[in-house]
Amino acid sequence: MTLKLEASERSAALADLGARKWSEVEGRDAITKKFKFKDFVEAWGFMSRAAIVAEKMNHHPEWSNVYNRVEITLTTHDAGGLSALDVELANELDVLSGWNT
Ligand SMILES: C[C@H](O)[C@H](O)[C@H]1CNC2=NC(N)=NC(=O)C2=N1
Repeated sequence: MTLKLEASERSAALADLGARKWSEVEGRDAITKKFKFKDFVEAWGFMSRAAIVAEKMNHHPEWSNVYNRVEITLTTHDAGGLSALDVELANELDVLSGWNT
C-alpha cells in the first residue's frame, strides 16, 4: 500500500518539481505539467516510452495529447493523493522528454 507523502517530504518534492515546471492541481493533491514536442510523432514517441515506464512501475498517468502537446497529471489513486511514486514517475517523464521544459 503506497502512502501519501508527509507534509515536509511533499513540500521538498514540490520545490524540486516546480523547478521543472510541474505545478499543483487546483483542489487536488496532484501535480501536472504541459509538455510540448516538435510534432505529433515526437509527442507520440514520448507517450509510447512513457507508457512502458508507467506499466513497469504499475503507476499510470492521467494524460491527454493534442498534436505536439501532452498534458500529464500525476497522483496516486490508491493513496488518495501524492506519493513517492508520483515523484518518481515525474522524474522519469522529464528524462524521457529530454528535460522538456
Ligand atoms: C490494480 C493496480 O495495481 C492499481 O490500480 C494501480 C495501477 N496504477 C496506478 N496508477 C496511479 N496513478 N495510481 C494508483 O493508485 C494506481 N494503482
